[in-house]
Amino acid sequence: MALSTKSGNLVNRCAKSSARPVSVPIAVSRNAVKFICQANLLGTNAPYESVFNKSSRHLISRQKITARLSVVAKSTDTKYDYDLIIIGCGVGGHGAALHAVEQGLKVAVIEGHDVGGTCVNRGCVPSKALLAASGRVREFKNAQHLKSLGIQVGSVSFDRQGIADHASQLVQNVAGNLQRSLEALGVDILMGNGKLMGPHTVKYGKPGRVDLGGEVTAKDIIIATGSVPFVPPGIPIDGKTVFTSDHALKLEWLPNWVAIIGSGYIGLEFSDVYTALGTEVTFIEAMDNIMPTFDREIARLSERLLIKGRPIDYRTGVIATKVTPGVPGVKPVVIELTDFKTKKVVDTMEVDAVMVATGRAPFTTGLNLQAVGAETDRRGFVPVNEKMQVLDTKGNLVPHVYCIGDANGKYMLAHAASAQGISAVENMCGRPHVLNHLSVPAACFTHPEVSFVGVTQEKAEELAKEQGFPLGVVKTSFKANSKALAEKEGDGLAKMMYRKDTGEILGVHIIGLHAADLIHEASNAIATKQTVQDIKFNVHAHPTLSEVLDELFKQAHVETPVAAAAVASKIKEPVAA
Ligand SMILES: Cc1cc2nc3c(=O)[nH]c(=O)nc-3n(C[C@H](O)[C@H](O)[C@H](O)COP(=O)(O)OP(=O)(O)OC[C@H]3O[C@@H](n4cnc5c(N)ncnc54)[C@H](O)[C@@H]3O)c2cc1C
Ligand SMILES: NC(=O)c1ccc[n+]([C@@H]2O[C@H](COP(=O)([O-])OP(=O)(O)OC[C@H]3O[C@@H](n4cnc5c(N)ncnc54)[C@H](O)[C@@H]3O)[C@@H](O)[C@H]2O)c1
Repeated sequence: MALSTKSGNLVNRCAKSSARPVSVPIAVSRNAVKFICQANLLGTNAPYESVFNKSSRHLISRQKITARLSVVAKSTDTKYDYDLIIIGCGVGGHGAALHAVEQGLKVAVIEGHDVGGTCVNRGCVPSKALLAASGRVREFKNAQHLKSLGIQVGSVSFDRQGIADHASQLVQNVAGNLQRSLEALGVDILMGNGKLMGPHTVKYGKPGRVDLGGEVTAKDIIIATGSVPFVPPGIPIDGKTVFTSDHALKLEWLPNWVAIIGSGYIGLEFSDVYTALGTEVTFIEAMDNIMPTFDREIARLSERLLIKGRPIDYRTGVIATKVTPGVPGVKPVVIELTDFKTKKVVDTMEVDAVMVATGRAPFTTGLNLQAVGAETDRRGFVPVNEKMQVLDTKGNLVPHVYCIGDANGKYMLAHAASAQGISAVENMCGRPHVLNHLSVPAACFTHPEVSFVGVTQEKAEELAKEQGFPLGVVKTSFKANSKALAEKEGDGLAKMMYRKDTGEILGVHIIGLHAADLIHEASNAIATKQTVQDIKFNVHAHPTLSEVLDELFKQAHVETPVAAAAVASKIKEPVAA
């Protein structure tokens, strides 16, 4: 059953009145709708079942559920054990499972390692905990900034293990919540590695012994097996002096000097953590610029705000071709550097530790894609079309098999994985859906944060040239924002690229305080196809950082008579109302 606006309100009411989190609504009669509410606020852990009148929204009854919550929905097709099996229970698999249950599907997830996958256990969640704690240390140590606010603090110290514990406890909490949210909805969690046996059949069991495990069938299958760190050849990972984010997140020690290979998201976020806690950083980047995937102007400003003024330097245009691990505090790690273009060895470096942050590789080992006539592409990703349907070796659709998240390589972000999961479920339910990846925001949680949605200025200029449309570029500074100035955080910039003929928003980039939160007004505008003519009429509370975007939208001007008419009608609207 789809979650209507009315039942959406009921969800909130159910959550407020008794317990949370709340299950999807289940229609029990024409006028009544039932919710299952976990972990009630009165202190017991027993779930409650609350029935509300659909139109009056009054609570009709509430009773404690003593039996284990059984499967909420029955498989609609008796030929199969489930409507949907999801292989891999990271955020992608989890998002797909929640949406599938909401559609009334009977769902099982098969998880080979840990529920929550990379994001919860070895990615977004622990890294943001480290960034939160180390960010505070940076702030308290910044005597000049504090003094400008009239504050003085004594010496600032931190407990490395305490910060590491904060991250690991957060992981446990979030992973536990994620697992319980599935159980409460009646999703079966089958532990083991999944192996495709055909378009409707999956075997699961211990790695290497999957064939001896269980077998389940479903009408549809989603592959959501995620990714693992990519380590270039010649770099042996010892987990102590040469490591990836998997090890670094445990914060087992703080080297005096770390070389980070790769200046992408992981490299930048860890440089923020390390330098706040007193470690010096050298980036080794293959491309000619650091942060090569960022909008150039934003990358230049990021360099000023996130690199210069911190104990960070960098080598660009070089790759680490050979790394020899060391012994902490005894023997340094030796890195051989090779020019990326000429392939000639140009230098060697000795550092205390090396962190490898050179991207992630899809994890599809043991999936047995051949069973559905498919195979991974050159880089190991599972090929899919825009509806997340898997394509076979000839480029034809494999009916009933989908792949979402890092494993398909379309956009390696947590929220992209779960949005793709929702999209795949919509498609299998017969409602064609295509996720607009250009509306998916991204953020780097450094201090200050960097965020963006859509294309870079370089790409927008290319598109404008190719397609012959006039391009508008507008910018606003955090320096003109009262809230940012009150915080003494005036460093930052927002910029937007848009079509001057239609008002279509092509890309928005922000660097500055809370940039990761601010980007959503722009990403939602792109997703809902709001133009600059529409969005400039939105009202923003004063004084807030959101006014940085308000200013940005108000600066944009469209050029055509059609657009001018649209603006005029917008202005008339409130008068008529
Ligand atoms: C350090 C770090 C920080 C990050 N920070 C952010 C961030 O701030 N924001 C953001 O959006 N993204 C972030 N990411 C990226 C984000 O973690 C991934 O994009 C996201 O986890 C992808 O989700 P997924 O569901 O596709 O895969 P995963 O989360 O990798 O989950 C896949 C799951 O499938 C399981 N699996 C694999 N093969 C099988 C099999 N055959 N059978 C059964 N189970 C299997 C795995 O055990 C795993 O649990 C970060 C990543 C890292 C490494
Ligand atoms: N805040 C977030 O959303 C967040 C945080 C961390 C990770 N992630 C996700 O995790 C994924 C992996 O992050 P990442 O930072 O490892 O990858 P990335 O793709 O963001 O950056 C990798 C960098 O390494 C460089 N590189 C690659 N091979 C190299 C080599 N041999 N020598 C030197 N440099 C080399 C690349 O040019 C690039 O700049 C990303 O796709 C990202 O989407 C997201």
